[in-house]
Amino acid sequence: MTNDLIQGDSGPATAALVADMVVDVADFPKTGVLFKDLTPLFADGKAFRGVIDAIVAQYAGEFDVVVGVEARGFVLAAAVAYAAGTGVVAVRKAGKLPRVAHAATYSLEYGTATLEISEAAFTPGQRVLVVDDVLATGGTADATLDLVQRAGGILAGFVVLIELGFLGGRERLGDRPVHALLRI
Ligand SMILES: O=P(O)(O)OC[C@H]1O[C@H](OP(=O)(O)OP(=O)(O)O)[C@H](O)[C@@H]1O
Ligand SMILES: Nc1ncnc2[nH]cnc12
Repeated sequence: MTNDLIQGDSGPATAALVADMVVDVADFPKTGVLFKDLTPLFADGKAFRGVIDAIVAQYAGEFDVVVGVEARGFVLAAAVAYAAGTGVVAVRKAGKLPRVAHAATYSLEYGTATLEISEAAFTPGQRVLVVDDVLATGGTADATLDLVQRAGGILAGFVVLIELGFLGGRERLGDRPVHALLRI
């Protein structure tokens, strides 16, 4: 694929890095879903460092804590937080956190779920960068950004490796900022 056909908010080289490492899996986890499998990118040291460095560079100095969305978002959020020297907060699927402050039920491309955030998530005034692997319908992101706001966090940005633009996630998030390394 030539670089000028690959678009993303961190430039064509970063978009190409993601595009080269993602594997499409048909009919997973349900018939009709084209699943974007990013585990090969996670498993490749150079590519993984490349996407983490691109995220940190984009938001340098603009966040105090990173939120990761269970489960794939955890992999990215922890690495971004470590590279930036911040802490990391886990937004978890229902029933996993011992001290739940807020919960949000939502639908995603292939199901429904409930996400929860802890009482201990943020200190007052903290600027929060939310990280996930894929933005599809935006149900997960909408619920997560809502939880961040309800827990008192100030949204610094929402970043994903891949945005599936044809599913309308960005529109669903309204004026909340979305940064996608690769847009499909
Ligand atoms: O935009 P949406 O339609 O809401 O879909 C995007 C979400 O779907 C996936 O998570 P999933 O719930 O499959 O969890 P996992 O990371 O545990 O596999 C992905 O990691 C995003 O969080
Ligand atoms: N098509 C897809 N591929 C990977 N993760 C997803 N989450 C929601 N839709 C997805």
